[in-house]
Amino acid sequence: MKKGKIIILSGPSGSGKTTISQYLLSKIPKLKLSISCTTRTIRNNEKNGKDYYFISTNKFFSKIEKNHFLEWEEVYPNIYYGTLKNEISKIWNKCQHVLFDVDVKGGLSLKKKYPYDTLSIFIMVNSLKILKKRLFLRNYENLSQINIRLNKAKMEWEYARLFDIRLLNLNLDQTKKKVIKLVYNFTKNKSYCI
Ligand SMILES: Nc1ncnc2c1ncn2[C@@H]1O[C@H](COP(=O)(O)OP(=O)(O)OP(=O)(O)O)[C@@H](O)[C@H]1O
Ligand SMILES: Nc1nc2c(ncn2[C@@H]2O[C@H](COP(=O)(O)O)[C@@H](O)[C@H]2O)c(=O)[nH]1
Repeated sequence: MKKGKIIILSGPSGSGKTTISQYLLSKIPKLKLSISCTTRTIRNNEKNGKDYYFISTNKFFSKIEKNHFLEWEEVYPNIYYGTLKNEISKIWNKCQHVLFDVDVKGGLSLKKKYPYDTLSIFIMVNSLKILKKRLFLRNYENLSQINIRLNKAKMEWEYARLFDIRLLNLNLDQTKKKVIKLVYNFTKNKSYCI
């Protein structure tokens, strides 16, 4: 199989992974998002097959049984997310690089599976207060769902040191400059496609 590189973005909910992913995808044409499966309900601004493959819990479990996932997690209670094996092969076969936007456990298990040619980036902020404010302003979740995400963030911070890079996302323009430099330098090597 042809092989591009792998960029993993992980970090607490609200840290800015999706915002940063979209920016990177718009700037680096050879970088493609690995579209995950999820059982959560679709949001108004999302498109099935572009942001996620939105599937039922039954279908998700049947994919687990058929061994279709590289990794999967119950990221929030009764809400499942999984990386499809054929996403990565589809992208690599076109000689492109794969971008993963996955939770912290998923990010670490992907890095373990693909230790070489993989850059894992932990997107962080320096207080729960900032995360809370961002999640409120984003207005996708209710208070109890936001609290679940904030509680999980406390645990996720413990894993930040296991990532190749920790990127503090406070000023978005500065973050964009840093992240594009990192990813561009990591993917620019011409011999990536073997
Ligand atoms: N540096 C920043 N300063 C202020 N707001 C930001 C910054 N980065 C992202 N945001 C905003 O914070 C909110 C959360 O960002 P985003 O949805 O990208 O987070 P996420 O890490 O992908 O969350 P989730 O894991 O829940 O999908 C969004 O409304 C986004 O516009
Ligand atoms: N382990 C995995 N985590 C994933 C995958 N796809 C997305 N995610 C993460 O789930 C949360 C939820 O995000 P939201 O879209 O519901 O706000 C976030 O941390 C994503 O990074 C996956 O395939 N595997």
